[in-house]
Amino acid sequence: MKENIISHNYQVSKTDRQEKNNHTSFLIWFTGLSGSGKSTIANVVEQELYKLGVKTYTLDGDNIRKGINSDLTFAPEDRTENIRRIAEIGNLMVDAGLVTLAAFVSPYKKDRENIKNIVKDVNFVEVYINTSVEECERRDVKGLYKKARAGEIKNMTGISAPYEAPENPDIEIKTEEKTVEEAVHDIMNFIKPKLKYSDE
Ligand SMILES: Nc1ncnc2c1ncn2[C@@H]1O[C@H](COP(=O)(O)OS(=O)(=O)O)[C@@H](OP(=O)(O)O)[C@H]1O
Ligand SMILES: Nc1ncnc2c1ncn2[C@@H]1O[C@H](COP(=O)(O)OP(=O)(O)O)[C@@H](O)[C@H]1O
Repeated sequence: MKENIISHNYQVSKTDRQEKNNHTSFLIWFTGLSGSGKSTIANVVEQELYKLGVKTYTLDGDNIRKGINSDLTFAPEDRTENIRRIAEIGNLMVDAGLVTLAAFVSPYKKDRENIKNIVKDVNFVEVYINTSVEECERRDVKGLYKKARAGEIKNMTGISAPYEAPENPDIEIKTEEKTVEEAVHDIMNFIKPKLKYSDE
């Protein structure tokens, strides 16, 4: 029962960890269609952060949907639970002092709003990887669009399930107009000032 869970007061705080790392910690959330470029861009952003000496970790389908969330499908209520658990994990990682990257389709606005409630607005950077479904289908990196068109996959985002685009993302990247390098440059420009730790 939740009311019987009483918090212990740990002496090493998030602030202590940030001070030791000499950078702040926050969650960079990439949302967009399958094949839009979330993983490709997140991967290079993480490399750039690594070069700066920033402690990072990336959450994506490989380490989440194959592991802790392997019980979840792509039905709307399971996607909601998928995103909720990832936000909770992201919150722990931010508390641990890491700049955490998360790359998930996360198609529902209310689920993305809930991430902000879990990690708090100030710790959350929303990056909308805006690629048209036509382009994602043309890329069809994993052959999923072909399967969805053939009726072999139900609930395919962009084809038979909705994608609710963010209205006010912190950063929007149109990958049909920008290279990966340009996208990473824009994202780094936004997050670099946020990394500065100050104990004032
Ligand atoms: N029905 C359906 N719709 C969308 N995506 C599908 C589907 N079935 C499997 N996949 C593959 O699973 C990846 C999306 O998982 P996510 O956890 O990011 O989805 S969600 O946020 O819960 O909507 C997604 O990975 P990415 O291509 O990296 O986005 C797909 O490869
Ligand atoms: N400007 C771009 N930004 C990101 N990816 C791009 C771009 N142009 C082409 N691509 C290609 O699109 C594909 C995106 O796949 P991926 O990163 O796996 O998408 P997601 O993680 O959103 O499913 C990759 O093959 C990548 O090389």
